[in-house]
Amino acid sequence: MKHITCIEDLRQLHKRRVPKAFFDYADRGSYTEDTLRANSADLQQIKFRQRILVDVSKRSLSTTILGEPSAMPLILAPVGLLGMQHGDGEIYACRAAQAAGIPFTQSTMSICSIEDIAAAVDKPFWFQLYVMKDRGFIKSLIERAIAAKCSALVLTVDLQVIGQRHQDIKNGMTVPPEWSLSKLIDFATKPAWVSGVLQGKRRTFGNIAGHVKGTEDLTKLSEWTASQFDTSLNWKDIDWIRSIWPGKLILKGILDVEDAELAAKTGAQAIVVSNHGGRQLDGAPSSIEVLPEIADAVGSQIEIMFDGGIRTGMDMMRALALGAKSCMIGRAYAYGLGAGGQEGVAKAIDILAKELTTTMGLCGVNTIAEIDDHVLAV
Ligand SMILES: Cc1cc2nc3c(=O)[nH]c(=O)nc-3n(C[C@H](O)[C@H](O)[C@H](O)COP(=O)(O)O)c2cc1C
Ligand SMILES: CCCCC(=O)C(=O)O
Repeated sequence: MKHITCIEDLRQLHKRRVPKAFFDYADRGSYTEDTLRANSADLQQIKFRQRILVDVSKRSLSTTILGEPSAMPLILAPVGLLGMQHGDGEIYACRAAQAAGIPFTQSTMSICSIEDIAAAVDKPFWFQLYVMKDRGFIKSLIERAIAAKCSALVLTVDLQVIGQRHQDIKNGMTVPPEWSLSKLIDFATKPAWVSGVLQGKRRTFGNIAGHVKGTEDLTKLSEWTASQFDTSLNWKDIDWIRSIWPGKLILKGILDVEDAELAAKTGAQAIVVSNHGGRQLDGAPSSIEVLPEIADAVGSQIEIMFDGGIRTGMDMMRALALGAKSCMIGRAYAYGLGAGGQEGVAKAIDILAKELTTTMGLCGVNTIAEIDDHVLAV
C-alpha cells in the first residue's frame, strides 16, 4: 500500500484484483449515470478560501456523531455485498472503522450476518435496514440488531423501487450468477480473490439466507429478496419501526426540503442527504446541490449527514462547510476493501483524514466545529 496516495489508486487496484462483475457493481450507477457523475463533479466545483498566517498547529478532526465521540466526521455507509469484494468483507471493513474510531454501518444486503460481525468485533456497529414486505422477518431482523447491540439503525428510504444499473445486467450480476466463458476466465485470473471468498464465512445474503423459510436455496433466496422490496412503504411505517427499535434512528436517502421537514417530525435523530450514490433516481440533483437548502431548513432540528461522491478529504470539507455534521462514504472504502481487505479500508480512511487535516490547515481552521461556509470562496 506504500505507493497508494489517493482513493483513485485504490479504485484502480480494486479493478485489477476483483472480478469485473463485482467491481462494476460497486463502481457504476443507474441508467445514464448522470446523477452518479454529478455527485463528484458538483463537489469539485466548490472552491476554498485560502487563509494564511493563522496558527493551525493544533488541528483536530475529532467530533461527535449522534452525541458519541468520533475520531473524525466520517461514517462507513451501508454497502451491500461487501463480502463479494473481499472474503468476510463486512468484518474487515468494520474492524478498520473501529480501529480508526469511526462508525461502520452494516447493510441488510450483507454477505456476513449481523451475528457474524458481532462475534468478530468488540465494539457496537450500526445496522442499515431495508423494509421488506415480510414484516415478521423485518421485526426479527430489528430484534437481531438489538441483540447484537447495534448502536444506531439506518433506515434507507430511497429504494422502494430499484433503479436499474445497466452494467449489472450486462455482467449477469444475479444470484445465482450467470456464468460465461469470459467470466470463468476473469475469476481464474483472480486467485487471491477466489481463495479469500472461499475462506469467508458465507457467499450469500447472511441476514436472509436460512432466516426465511426456503431461502437456504440460492435461487429461492434471490427470488424471495427481489420480490420483497416494499413499494407500499410510507411515513406511517416509521412509527411501527420506532415501536420496535428503541435506539437512535437515521433516515437515509433524503434529497427534498419537504421530505427533510417531515423526517424531522418523526423523532429520528438524523437524516442522510443522499441519492444513494447515483444508483437510484437518475436525473436527481447531486447530493451537494441540495445540501445547503436542507441544512438551512432543518439543521437546527435534526443532525445532518451527507453522502454522494466523496473521494477526497477536500470533498468532506466542502460538505461540512455546506451544513453536514458528518459524511458517509460508500465507494471510497469499498475500493479499499477490494484493493487490500482491512488494510485497504484503513488506507482509504487514512487518506481522507490526511487530506481533510491538510485542507483545514490551508483554510486556517483548527477544529471541525469551526468549518462553515466561511472556508469557501464565493
Ligand atoms: C456497491 C454499493 C452498494 C450499496 N448498498 C447499499 C445498501 O445496501 N444500503 C444502503 O442504504 N445504501 C447502499 N449503497 C449506497 C451507499 O450507502 C451510499 O449512499 C453511497 O455509496 C454514497 O455515495 P459514494 O459511493 O459516492 O460515497 C450502496 C452503494 C454502493 C456503491
Ligand atoms: C437491491 C439493492 C441492494 C443494495 C443496494 O442498496 C445497492 O446496490 O445500491
